[in-house]
Amino acid sequence: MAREQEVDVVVIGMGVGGEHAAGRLAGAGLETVGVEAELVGGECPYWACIPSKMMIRAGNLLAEARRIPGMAGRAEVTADFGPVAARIRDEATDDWNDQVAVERFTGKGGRFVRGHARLAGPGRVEADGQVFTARRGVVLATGSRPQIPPVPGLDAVPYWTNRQAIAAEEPPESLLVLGGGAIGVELAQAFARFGAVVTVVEAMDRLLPAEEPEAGALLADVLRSEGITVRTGTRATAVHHRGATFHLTLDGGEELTGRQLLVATGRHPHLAGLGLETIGLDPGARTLTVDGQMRAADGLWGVGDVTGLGMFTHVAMYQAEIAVRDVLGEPGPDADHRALPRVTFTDPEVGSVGLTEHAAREQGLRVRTGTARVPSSARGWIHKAGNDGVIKLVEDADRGVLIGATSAGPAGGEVLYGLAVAVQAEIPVDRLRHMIYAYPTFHRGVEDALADLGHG
Ligand SMILES: Cc1cc2nc3c(=O)[nH]c(=O)nc-3n(C[C@H](O)[C@H](O)[C@H](O)COP(=O)(O)OP(=O)(O)OC[C@H]3O[C@@H](n4cnc5c(N)ncnc54)[C@H](O)[C@@H]3O)c2cc1C
Ligand SMILES: NC(=O)c1ccc[n+]([C@@H]2O[C@H](COP(=O)([O-])OP(=O)(O)OC[C@H]3O[C@@H](n4cnc5c(N)ncnc54)[C@H](O)[C@@H]3O)[C@@H](O)[C@H]2O)c1
Repeated sequence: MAREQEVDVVVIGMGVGGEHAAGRLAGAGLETVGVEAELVGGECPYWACIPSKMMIRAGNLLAEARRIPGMAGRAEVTADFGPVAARIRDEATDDWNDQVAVERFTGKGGRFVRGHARLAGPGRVEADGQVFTARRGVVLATGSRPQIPPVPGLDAVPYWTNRQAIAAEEPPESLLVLGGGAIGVELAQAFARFGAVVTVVEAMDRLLPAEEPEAGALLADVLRSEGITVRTGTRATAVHHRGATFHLTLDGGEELTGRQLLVATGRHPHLAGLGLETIGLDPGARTLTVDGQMRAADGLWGVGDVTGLGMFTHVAMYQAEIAVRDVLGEPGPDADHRALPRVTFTDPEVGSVGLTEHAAREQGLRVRTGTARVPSSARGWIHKAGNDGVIKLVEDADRGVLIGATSAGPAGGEVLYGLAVAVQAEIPVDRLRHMIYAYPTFHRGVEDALADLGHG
């Protein structure tokens, strides 16, 4: 029987949210144990945000160079994935080694345990053959896992998830992408720009189905113009792997082939095998339900992807900060996810905040929308090649405030910032209309979209 060790806090899962919470708590002088089964830092630095954005940055450079003809002379572009793969190994992931991150945590006074942790009753955690009792409580930050759809044959073929895609040393000759959400479209475009022949298969009727239809339609047009095949409103009914080629059968009977298959059909909170039942919670729950202070139960806080409130690094860090404050007994506002910003880093970037028009109408709100096309703005027209984009605003007509916005276009994720402030602070639309917007910026399109507001 392992000796029980008393500490202040145990953090289970040292990904984005857990590492932030554990580091802050240790730094505040609490006796903090951080347990991580894989790599401290989690998905974001090793297999997700950071390396994927390195691929995208490189792909965007190629795309810009290819836009030179007709705008600035001639350019001969030869794509080479080598520097991207090297950068992912050397700069992003340290060859998937987390020593620096572990030392960052222990340097703050934290105690690190490598292993799989499990709850063993209120405030009790088993990990690596040790048992900890946490005086203040436990922070659960175990992230998410890929959601693999039940397509016949899929479990028997060597498909990629984001992990194998990020670790690729060269682009595949051809790539089938199942799922046209954030992961699917970002990686589809990045690999295609390095020469892969890419097909995206999305079950819903458009790409990025959780976002405004205008954004999905725009993105489909751009991806198609770059040579990517986009198939929406169709499902895979079978998968085979023969002679190093994947064969994907679609519901209409058509068969697609590719040298690699990326499954990017969503992620689910990782709650299995955590011993939630030992503290009276449902072990089969899809998400960890939390209150405004990120409390899931007495002495248990949940942060990050496990909460299902937005699977983004900025959400994990935002929630971790609230949980830390609460663990430390410091008062502070409840979590507020109304103005949650999201950016899909395709080219054009698709930024969005708050509710889509559809989601707002579903809530029974009286909605007005306004849109402006980026190419019609002065800056979009000047920009010319690569100027695809749209700004769309969603107004709660009864309150006269924006409750959602989309900004797709060059720097769409940056243009989003002002819109996120407007949604978060509920700045009256009337005041937004009377602001000065610098000329000729991309964000000046917001003024055009405000002028267009009024479709009931
Ligand atoms: C390809 C891709 C690209 C992305 N790009 C972006 C982006 O550009 N911007 C953005 O904001 N978000 C992006 N995301 C989402 C982002 O990566 C996640 O939202 C973020 O990593 C969530 O942080 P987390 O701490 O909740 O979980 P994770 O980062 O998943 O960390 C959870 C950790 O818990 C550990 N763990 C699990 N169970 C146990 C256990 N029982 N014991 C011990 N340890 C355990 C895991 O090993 C893991 O390290 C992307 C995701 C993917 C897949
Ligand atoms: N830039 C970013 O911030 C960024 C980038 C990548 C991922 N992420 C995060 O990671 C999460 C997971 O990404 P994701 O792209 O896997 O999920 P997602 O939920 O964004 O998209 C999954 C897509 O797959 C489709 N789909 C589901 N089952 C299917 C099937 N059988 N056949 C065809 N299509 C199917 C869905 O309709 C959906 O459009 C995102 O929701 C996001 O929170 C963020």
